[in-house]
Amino acid sequence: MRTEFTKYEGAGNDFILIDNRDGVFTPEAEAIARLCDRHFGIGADGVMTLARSAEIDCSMRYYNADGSEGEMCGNGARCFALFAEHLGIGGETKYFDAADGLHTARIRRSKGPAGEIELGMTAVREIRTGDGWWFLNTGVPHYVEFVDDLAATDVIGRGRIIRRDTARFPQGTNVNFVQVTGDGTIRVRTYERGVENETLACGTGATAAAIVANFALQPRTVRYAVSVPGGELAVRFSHEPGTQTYTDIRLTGPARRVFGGVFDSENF
Ligand SMILES: N[C@H](CCC[C@H](N)C(=O)O)C(=O)O
Repeated sequence: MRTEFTKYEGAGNDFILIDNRDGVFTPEAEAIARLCDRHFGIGADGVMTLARSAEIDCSMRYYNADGSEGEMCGNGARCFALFAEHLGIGGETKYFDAADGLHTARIRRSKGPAGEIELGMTAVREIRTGDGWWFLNTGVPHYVEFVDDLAATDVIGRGRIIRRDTARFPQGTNVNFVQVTGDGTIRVRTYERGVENETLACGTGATAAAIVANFALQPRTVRYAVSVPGGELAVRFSHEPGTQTYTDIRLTGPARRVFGGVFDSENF
């Protein structure tokens, strides 16, 4: 069977998008992993499928590069919203669900293949704290640690160990290292669970990092400019000081269609 795909990237976090409104594509873990392989496949950090939904615009499912399903992907969901826009689905604001619940995404700008997308994230209600680290779920689990020199941090070496520390983090975790560069400005590098590598950007990770920067260091700051290796993201939220509750969380950043093609399922 031949399946059409479109490749998108959001701040260098890259994805294979499949329009599955006809329900023909079956996402099997092994095939996903091979499609994402950068030498033997198309190459991507993950795969997203777009399916029909009875009540809202459409439905998103996200699979990591190793074939495992992730509940949510911030950059992926921004790419997904632009993909829906390119398919002519929904209005200026898209309503869709992911495995972590309902989302809205506003197309702030869209011209040709590229756009800027503002994504609504699920609320955060709990932040765990340990010795020099914080842990929260922004759709998927995230560990956050502050460092003085992000460029010199061994993101892959340290990330790989923390990611597998199931004594502390039973479902595993994405691992973010954060350098604070000012009030409301941070730099973030992320080791991603399911990709098992550092990626150029992670939207749920940038969101987790901004929330922890507020929680631990800058209680009055609710807007963050987040610099990641693949570009610039923005995070804002509402927060009642003294609580662990963060609502109206918005992640804004670029998304872009890169190319499209067709693959043969017998090959994957
Ligand atoms: N890159 C994604 C995160 C994918 C989540 C995945 N790594 C997992 O924990 O299953 C993002 O932009 O938020």
